[in-house]
This record gives sequence, structure tokens and C-alpha cells, in this order.
Amino acid sequence: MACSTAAGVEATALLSPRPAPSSVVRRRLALACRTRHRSLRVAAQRPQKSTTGADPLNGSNVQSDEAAVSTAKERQRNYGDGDGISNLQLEDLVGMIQNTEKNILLLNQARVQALEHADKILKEKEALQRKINSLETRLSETDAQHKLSNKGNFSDSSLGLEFDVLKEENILLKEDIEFLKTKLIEVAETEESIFKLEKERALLDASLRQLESRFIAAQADMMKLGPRKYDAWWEKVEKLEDLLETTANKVEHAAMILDHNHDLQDKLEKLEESLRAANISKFSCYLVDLLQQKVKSVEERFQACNREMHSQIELYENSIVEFHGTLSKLIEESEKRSLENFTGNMPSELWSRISLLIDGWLLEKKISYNDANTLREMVRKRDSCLREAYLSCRDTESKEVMDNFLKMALPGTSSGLHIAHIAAEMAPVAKVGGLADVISGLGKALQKKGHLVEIILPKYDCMQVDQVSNLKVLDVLVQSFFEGKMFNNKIWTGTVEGLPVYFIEPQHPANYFWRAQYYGENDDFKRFSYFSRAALELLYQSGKKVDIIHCHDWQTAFVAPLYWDIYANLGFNSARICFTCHNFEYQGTAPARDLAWCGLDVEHLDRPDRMRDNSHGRINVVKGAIVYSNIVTTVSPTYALEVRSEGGRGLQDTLKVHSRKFLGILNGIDTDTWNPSTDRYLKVQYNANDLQGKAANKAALRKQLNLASAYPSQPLVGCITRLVPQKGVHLIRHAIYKTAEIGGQFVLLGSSPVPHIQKEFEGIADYFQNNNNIRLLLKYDDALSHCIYAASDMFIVPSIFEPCGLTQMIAMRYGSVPIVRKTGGLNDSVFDFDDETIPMEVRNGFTFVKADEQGLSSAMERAFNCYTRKPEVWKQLVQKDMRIDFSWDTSASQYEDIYQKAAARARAAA
Ligand SMILES: Nc1ncnc2c1ncn2[C@@H]1O[C@H](COP(=O)(O)OP(=O)(O)O)[C@@H](O)[C@H]1O
Repeated sequence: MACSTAAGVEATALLSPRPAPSSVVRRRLALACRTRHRSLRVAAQRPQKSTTGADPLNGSNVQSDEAAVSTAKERQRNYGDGDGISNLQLEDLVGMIQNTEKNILLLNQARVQALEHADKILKEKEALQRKINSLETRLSETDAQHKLSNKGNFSDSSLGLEFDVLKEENILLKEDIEFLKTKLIEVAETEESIFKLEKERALLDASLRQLESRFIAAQADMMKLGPRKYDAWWEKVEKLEDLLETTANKVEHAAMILDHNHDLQDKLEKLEESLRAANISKFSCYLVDLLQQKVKSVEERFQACNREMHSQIELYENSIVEFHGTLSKLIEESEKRSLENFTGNMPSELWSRISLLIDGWLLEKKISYNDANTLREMVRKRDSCLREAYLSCRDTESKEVMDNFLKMALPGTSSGLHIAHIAAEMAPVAKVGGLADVISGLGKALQKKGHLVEIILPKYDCMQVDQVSNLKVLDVLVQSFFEGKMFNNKIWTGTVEGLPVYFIEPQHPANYFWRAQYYGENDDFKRFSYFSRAALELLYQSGKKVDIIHCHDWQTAFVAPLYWDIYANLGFNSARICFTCHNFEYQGTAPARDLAWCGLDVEHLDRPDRMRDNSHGRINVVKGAIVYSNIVTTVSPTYALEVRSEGGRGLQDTLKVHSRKFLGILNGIDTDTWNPSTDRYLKVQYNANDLQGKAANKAALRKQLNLASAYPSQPLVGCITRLVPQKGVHLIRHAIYKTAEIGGQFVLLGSSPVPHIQKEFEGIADYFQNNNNIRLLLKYDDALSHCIYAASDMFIVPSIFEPCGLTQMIAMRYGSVPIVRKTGGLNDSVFDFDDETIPMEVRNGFTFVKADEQGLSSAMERAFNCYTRKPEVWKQLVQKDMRIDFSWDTSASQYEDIYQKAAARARAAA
């Protein structure tokens, strides 16, 4: 118990706030004293045994607390009230040490007293023992005498009396002995408590030593803090005290002056009062004069003010008139400018809107076919009256606009064409690959050439709606046939890149275009045969006299047989069909019966010379389009040659049969979208004359992709592609490793619809994860693609076959030199830098022929050599590439030419 208490004392001393240690020690001492009191109770009962009780102990304790407080205060005075933590700790320690010292002293005193008492008690015990011994001897003697008298028939009465006294004495002695025995036990207890006190003292000694060492450490800390700091503080405090005193004195002085002032004020008031009484009559006369003068001067000033105000008002009114004049001039000018802007900067947007309005009115049966056609003709001719009419009332009710238009509807003739593209993609609203770029690029180029161009697309749930301006649903449902029934279609209109676009939203339970992806559904054949039929139905029901219906790839190849087998028979026969195959790899085959879904006659079409596939019993939609279209094109002259043999994927014979209407026209690129001098995705815009921006974009991409950037001239190779076998995935993989080997950097942006290819590239991406020269980004990211084109020095396109390929052209426009395999459109757009058989001015990249690693490696090495060893030559090559015209202009002219010829034949036939 004593041990645990002592430990408690120590723990409390170390952890508790200031008052705790002394109170605990006090409690312990009181306990010890109480034990001592108990042991000395016997002695206390005897008058001669005096006690040194608990009071002095408590008293000395109180004194020690006060002493500690005063010491702490003293210390505070010496060091000021500076660093709170050190002072408090120090104060605690000092108080505790002093208390503990006092307590140990008290315990020692108590121990000495207890030992003295124990000594006395022992002596008393010995005396009592001696007495007991003598009494016991006497008792035994008495007992013996008693036995003897009993034996000798005691008759002596005095002896009997003595015997009784002795007996009584004997009983008393026995009681005394018992009492003394209990006292002896108590003495033993006292010894035990002394022993406990000893132990407690030892513990207190130990804690005292600890406290002393902490005190020394605290003193050392104090020394470190530096007494000068405290001296300075103390000085400051003294100064403040002085200041306080001086201020107090001043306040006192001020109060005195204030009192004095009050007295003076009183006196002054009294004096003034008496003075006023004395002068009142004289002052009033003077005052009246003064007032009259004042009134006169105020009147004069008032009149002057009035005059000034009038002139100011006049000026103000004049400036208001002037302001109104300027304002109306500005309004007029801004209206004129907005008109100019609208017609100048956005002519296609304006005409597309007008054209959509006319189509809407016709579909909603608000205007007749004839009126619609007349108005469309005016749109095509960019009729200025129509434009003015639209601009003057475009904010009014649609009815008013329509009435104005109808007033102007006059018959006319034109050489321009009405072209409708029916497609599954369009950039940037619904883009998967190059097809999307062609639709908007070619459409815009044809529009610029004065043709009326419209686009019809499915309304996909996943399309980029934010890329459509003025998107709205028409107040009409267009019905179309499918699987023996009629289905409603919602028709949405809007403009994309200034082109008028119709979006068809089928009201079919299968939700054909509500699949969160463009392609890759099990029922793609159904989805797109439905769309092809609905698109033609839309054209038919809107009563348009379209000249060219241009369909693209297998998804809309159904249009050709549908048009000639169904719609031409309904009188909708003004149009000629152009079909472009962007890739003969995808031909759209299905069991013959599936053709019936969209209303095609299976029996009539499932023939070797019509739609039956050349190598199996299914029907082939691309073959059907080749057979049924008036014009068939593909996307580059070389590819057009290639597909006439093996590249035709089984359709070479069909192409040969229809070779007179088949040609290859090289795609262009949309030079507005792909323009490094205006590209909003780039860190810095640049052009061929100023290539600094290109370096800045390279640095930015390196930073963005966490690539090493120590050597700005380290060549960066880019690759942006769908990862499909056509693109030469094994060569792309080789290019990555080759680049790492020859000290370049490589960035790949691409994803694959083929699971094992995607997985393989994920593995390569993981492998190079921590390599700061190689980065693989396996996703579709339009913004990032712009940055890669701009940042890269070289661009890899190692395709096995490539119908046209746009990436090599975009790369050149951004100053990235292409390294390509000589195939399809790559062969028509990239010419080897080292090929001396071709003129120097057209050499723009590095090519290889065989689709193997050696071919690619050698082209890459040549490019790297030129880049590192001949920087000036390289720079000229970059500038030359950037200046090549890859716009749609030339290609659109070729399309225009074949459209015109087909339309002329149609007119002649009519
Ligand atoms: N992962 C991707 N992220 C962004 N754009 C891509 C990606 N892959 C391809 N593209 C773009 O798609 C178009 C590819 O066109 P093209 O070279 O004709 O190939 P294809 O039509 O066979 O896919 C280019 O505009 C290219 O920038």
C-alpha cells in the first residue's frame, strides 16, 4: 500500500498541474501521522506521555506552499512573463521540489519521533515484564502456601484474610498482564508502520533526485533562452510602468486644467451675459443693416447661379441630342456589321438555317412542293432578297418569315446541285474515323462551291450534341417501312460546321440508335437498313428535287437498291446515286432474307449480278451499292487500283464489271479544323514561318504525359490510329521498340475494338509505364490527338492497306514528317525524301514498301538520321510539309465534276 502510494505521489508530481503534488504529499503525511497516533494511543492515555501531533506538520506544509508561490513570483519578477511554457514548467518544478524537500524533512522528523516512542515503549515493556515476573513468582509462592494451609487444616483467620487479598491482587495482575500483551502487539504494529515510512522516504528521495535533475535541465533551457531576452522584456515592462505613471500624472494634470477651464467658462458666461445686457439696443441696429446687405448679396448670387444653371441645362440638352444621334448611328452601324458578320463570316450557317426552315414548313405541310423548291433554289443561288427578308424578320414569328419568303417565291433556273449525303458518321458530332471527316470536309467544300448540301444522320444517343447549333425537333413524324410495318421517326434539325443536318430518331421498340455506341451491335445490319430506308423516306416526303444522293460505306449502301427499286418507281427519280466505299474490308453481309426487313425484294436481288456475295450465299450490301449506284468511288486512286485485284476483298470482279463508273478520288482534310495557326487545343498556335510554337507544344505534351524533357531536340514520334490489323499493329509495336532503341520518344493514341489487340497493347503500355520516353494512351481523345500532331516531329502510319488515310495529311499540316508504308492513299500523299526518281519539291516523308520490320526500321533510321544530322534540311522539310494543300478543294472539284455529269445525264433522260 505504502509502495503504491509513493509511486502515486511520483506520478502525480510529474503529470498533474501545480497544486496536486503538495496536496497528495500532504495526504500521505496525514495518513502516516494517523498511524503514528494509533500506535501512541496508550502513551497518550498516560499524563506523562506528551504527543507531537499533526498540527505542526500541517502548519509547516502551508508555509511551504506559500514559500513556493513566493519563490515562483520572485522568479517571475526576475525573468518577466515571457515564454509561457518554460516559465510554467519551471515554476511547477521549483514548487514541487520545495514541497518534496519539506515533506521529506517532516517524514524524517516523524520517523525520529516514532523511534523515540518505540524506545520508550520497549523500556516500559521491559519494566512491565519484570513486574509480571515478580508477580508471577509471588503468585506461585501464595499458591504453595495456600496448598500447605489446606493440608494442615488452616484455622488461623488472619492467614485466610491475607490469602484473599493475595487472590485479588493476583486477578489484577493477570488483567495487567493481558493489557500489557495488547500493548506489545501495538508496539509491533508501530514498528511495521515505521518500516513503511522508511520505504516511503526512499521513494520520495528518488523522486526528489528526479525533480532535481529536471530542475537542472530546466535551468539549462532557461540559460539557452537567454536572460537578455527577459532583461529586455523586463526593461520594457519598467518603461511601460514609467509611461503609465507619467500618463497618470498627465491625466491628473489635465483634469485639474479641465476644472480650471470650467471655472473660467462660468466666469466668461457671466461676463457675456452682463455685456449683452449692456449692448443690446446698439447691436440690433447694426444687425439689421448687416442682414439687409447679406440678403442683397445672396439675391445677386442666386441670380448668377440661375443663369449658370440655365446655360448648363442647355448644354446638357444639346449633349443628349448629340448622344442620341451617336447612339442611333452606332446601332445602325452595329446592325449593319452584325448583318455583314452573319452573311460574311457565317454564310453557310445562315443559308443552312433558311434551308432547314423551308424543309420544316414543307414537312409540316405549311407550304407546297413547288414553293419549297423555288425557295430552295433561291437558297442555293444565295439570293440576297431572301437573305435580307430572313434577317429583317428572323426574330419574329415563323409565320411572318414564311409569308415574306412566299412573296418572293419566283421560279428560276440554276447550274448548282442539290446534294444529300446519307451517312453513319459526321465530324465532329458523330465521329469514329476518317468517314466522319470526309462527310463534313467534302460537304463544306461543296457548299462553298455553291451547291445546296444536306446531311442525314441517325440520332445517336452518344453523339456530341453540343456540336450541333440550333438543334430542334420538327413538329412532324415521318413514317417509314420496316419488317412489314410502318414506324414513326422523329426528325431533328440543326447545323453542324455550317451544314444543315437532319437527325432521324426512330420510334422503334428496338431503340436502334440508343445503344451508347455507333457500331458493334449484333443487329447493326438491321439498324442501318432501317436508317437507310427512313432517310430516303424523309427525302421523298419532303418533296425535294435532289440531284445527288451520296451514300457512304455499307451502313448506307442499302440506299442505292432502295432508291432504284422502290422510290424511283414512286416518281422520286430526279436524283442520281453516288456511292463511296471508304474501306472494302467492311462489306455488310447477311442472309439474303434479311434484305426484306427494309422492304427490298429478296428474290429480285439475291442474284450473282446483283446483291449476292461473290464467294458465299449471303447477300452483300456493298456489292449491291456498286451494282445500283450511278457513280462509285473510293478514297484514293491507288486504293481504287488495289481493290480491282486482291484489295477488293472478293468484290474485284464486280468492280471490274462496273469499272466505267468507278474511280478513286483522294480525300482531303478539313483545313479549318486542322489548322495549327488557329487550333484552340494547342498550347501555342504556330505556322510554317514560325516554328517556335511547335517546340512549345512538344514541351507541353512531354510535361503532360510525364515524358523526359531534358533534350528538346530528342525526336518525338507520334501515332494516332484505330488499332486494327489493317493499320499494321505488329509494325506499330515494332516502331515503339525501335524508337526506344534509337533514342527517340514515342506517343501512341489509339484503341482497339479487337479484344486481343487491346489486351496486347495494354501489356505494352504497362511495360513502358515507368519509361520516360514511351507513352501509350489506349483511348479515343480528339483534343489530345491535336496536341500529339502538333508536338511530334515524325508520324508513323505503317498500314498493311490504307484506303486513304487522313492522319499522314494532318500530321504534315502540323509539321510532323510522315513515315508510312507505300499503300493506298499513303502512296498518293507521301513521297520518299530520298527517292531521286521524283522531283525534290514533292518529296515530303519517308516510305517503305514491304510490310515487315526491316522496311520500317530502315525508314525510321533514315528519318532519325536526317533529323539529328541535318537539322536545317529537316526544318525545310517540315516547312514544306506544312505548306502542302491537303484541303478538300481539289477533291471536291473532282466530285463536283462527276456529280454534274450524272445530273446532266439525268436531265437528258428526263
Ligand atoms: N484514338 C483516337 N483519338 C482521337 N482521334 C483518333 C483516334 N484514332 C483515330 N483518330 C482520328 O480518326 C481519323 C482517322 O482517319 P483515317 O486515317 O482515315 O483512318 P480510319 O478512317 O481508317 O480510322 C483521324 O482524324 C484521326 O485523327
